[in-house]
Formats: sequence, structure tokens, C-alpha cells
Amino acid sequence: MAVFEVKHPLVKHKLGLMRHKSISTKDFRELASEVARMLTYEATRDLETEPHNTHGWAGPVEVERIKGKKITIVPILRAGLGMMDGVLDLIPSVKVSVVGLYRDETTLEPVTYFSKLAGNMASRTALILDPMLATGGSLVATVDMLKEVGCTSIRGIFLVAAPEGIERLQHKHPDVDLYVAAIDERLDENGYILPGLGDAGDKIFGTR
Ligand SMILES: O=P(O)(O)OC[C@H]1O[C@H](OP(=O)(O)OP(=O)(O)O)[C@H](O)[C@@H]1O
Ligand SMILES: O=c1cc[nH]c(=O)[nH]1
Ligand SMILES: [Mg+2]
Repeated sequence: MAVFEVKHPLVKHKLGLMRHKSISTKDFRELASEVARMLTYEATRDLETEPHNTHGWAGPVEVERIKGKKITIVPILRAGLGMMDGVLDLIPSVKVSVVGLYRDETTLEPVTYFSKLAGNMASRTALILDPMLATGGSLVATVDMLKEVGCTSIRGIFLVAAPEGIERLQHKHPDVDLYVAAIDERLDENGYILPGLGDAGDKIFGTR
């Protein structure tokens, strides 16, 4: 399993803005989308291309186009929706496979309440989207769901990941690579990431 912590200055700067305790819903939402766009650029860096002939302004020209497995993005409700626009800016024609999970506040275990996946998942690369990888329970449950329908190529895109969540994924699904803007220090006693972002879902949706 590989974990790519994207250390681009723009990513660091924007994530730093997101950590401010008084950030507005509007700014948090915009920044989540912008950072997601940059992480997507990295997470798609190794997509294979193939030669393709097109009609150029001065006659036929050979160009490259993406080949191989088609992509589906998998936003985890709710907070993963806050990353979707940024990702779709770069890969607009992907299918969207939505899964709904929340963490039980006492056990911290994930509860699944929705799943609507794209067809033919076995032939697709899945890009899971969620701002926060905390205990890793929600991610592991999502990967379980994707593997159950035959998906074999799975990556996760997160804004902030805790070492505890990375370790859990490594143990359960070592074939899944991660692209993150930051690996933070640890979880607090309530399972929140420190220094983290707080509750990303509440900040994106303006709830609480
Ligand atoms: O790694 P874990 O310990 O599973 O925690 C991470 C999950 O918790 C948050 O969702 P939450 O349960 O708050 O749902 P929400 O997106 O609806 O707010 C977050 O967006 C992840 O999905
Ligand atoms: O720090 C955390 C952990 C789980 N979910 C969040 O939104 N934030
Ligand atoms: Mg939440």
C-alpha cells in the first residue's frame, strides 16, 4: 500500500486556511473542492494513455487519450460530496457511485445507509472521496462494498488522514493506495483527528 502525501505549496496553503477555527461554510466548501482538484491531479498521474488520430488545424495529428479502465468516483455521504465538484472539474465524464455511511458516535463504527454504484464495477478504477480518514472504519467498509461487486482497482482521496486510519487500511486492504493533503498527528478520545479540521461534514453543510 502506498500513501502519497501531496506536498505542493498550494495544497499546504489551502489546507492551512481550512484549519482556521472560524472559517465560513462558503470558504471551507470552496477550499475542499480546490484541494480535491489538486489531489485528483496526483491520483490520476499514472493513468495509461494510447495514441489516437485526430484532425488537427494543419491536417491529421496523432494525440494521446486515456485508455484502460474507466473511472468511477465514490463520494462517501455526506462529507465526500464536498470534494466532488473539484474532482469533476478534472474528470468530468466519470460515473458517480454514491455510498452513505455515518460513524456511530459511541462505538465509532460505520453504519451503512445507502449505496448506488455504477454498473460494471469490475472494469472500473474507483476513486473514493472523503475529507477525513480517522479510525478508518468508514473507508474499510466502503472498500468492502466495492470489492463485493468485483472492483479490483481502488484508490482513496482524503484531505486529512490519521495514522490510525492508515494503519487499519494497511491491515485490511493493503492493495488500496491513498492520496492525501496531510497526515496528521493522532485521534483524540472521541475519534476526531488532531490537529485535523473538526467535523468536515458539518463544516461543508453548515449544520450543527
Ligand atoms: O475514519 P472514520 O473513523 O470512519 O471517520 C471518518 C468518517 O467520519 C466522517 O463522516 P461522518 O460520520 O461524520 O458523516 P457525515 O459525512 O454525514 O458528517 C467523515 O466524513 C468520514 O466519512
Ligand atoms: O476528525 C474527524 C473525524 C471524523 N470525521 C470528521 O469529520 N472529522
Ligand atoms: Mg460528520
